[in-house]
Amino acid sequence: MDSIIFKNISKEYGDFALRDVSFSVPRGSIMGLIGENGAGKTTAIRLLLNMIRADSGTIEVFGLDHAENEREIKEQIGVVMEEDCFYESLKCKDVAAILRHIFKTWDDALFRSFVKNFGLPENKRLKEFSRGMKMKLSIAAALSHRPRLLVLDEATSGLDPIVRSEILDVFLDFIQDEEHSILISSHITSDLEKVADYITFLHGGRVVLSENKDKMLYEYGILKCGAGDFAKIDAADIVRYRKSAFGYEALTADKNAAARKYPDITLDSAGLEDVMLLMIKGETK
Ligand SMILES: Nc1ncnc2c1ncn2[C@@H]1O[C@H](COP(=O)(O)OP(=O)(O)OP(=O)(O)O)[C@@H](O)[C@H]1O
Repeated sequence: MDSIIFKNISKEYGDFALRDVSFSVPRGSIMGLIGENGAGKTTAIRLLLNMIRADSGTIEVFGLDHAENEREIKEQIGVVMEEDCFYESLKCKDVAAILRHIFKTWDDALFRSFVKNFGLPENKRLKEFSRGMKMKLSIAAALSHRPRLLVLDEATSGLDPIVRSEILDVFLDFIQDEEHSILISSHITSDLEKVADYITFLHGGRVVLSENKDKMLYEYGILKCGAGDFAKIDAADIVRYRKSAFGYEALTADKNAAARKYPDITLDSAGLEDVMLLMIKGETK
């Protein structure tokens, strides 16, 4: 069963539109949402959270229409947005005191254990917290009402590698029981390579790819060659290509077939960032 299903969602904002966006997040998995600045990731998350209304299409969360069942669904979602969401004058215990009244399932002991494990200062006010501390607090707060789904918009941006790795471990723990799921937008593709099970790639408001991450990384490859060899590659074998001062880079969606067909051309594995770059900047042959 899927935790989230976007079906043909469209939303127009004057000069920008999210068009016909469809993807789903299977239960027990982490879906990474990637795309360039302005691709529509935050818009998709706001639509999911019913902060804005779609022009057309449907969104289901836990099998329910997200707008008709908003209250019931929101009890079961933990949300972390990029912007700060708590008053600067609060301390950790004040955040708990507020959220205890909002969420029926709030778990004080769990919150305290996150505060302790994340090393958050209990006597400082939020205005004295570093960015990493604030993000950890937001994540602790989002998890302490025991949600089934965690939705994060750029939650690890601007954090150092140590803090990011601690947070990624918490995410992996969260989905361990196969009941919980995560939708996370991020520009840090290396983080998603580590933890995501699926990737949805938005470009200019459309879904370019929505795939199992391992399958994608296993199947996509980059052929690297000069003009002579590039001319010999069939257009059908190339998703997109780029020409640089060093030659051609051509993205193929079937690395193994390309290795057999073009044994003399250098073929590298493609990371998420390579796929994104070539899809956005590349041309079709
Ligand atoms: N309330 C709004 N009114 C008009 N346009 C908007 C509004 N909110 C977002 N947009 C536009 O929608 C587009 C997509 O923005 P969005 O924030 O969803 O992108 P994003 O993929 O999250 O980008 P980033 O990686 O920079 O955070 C942008 O062109 C933005 O200007």
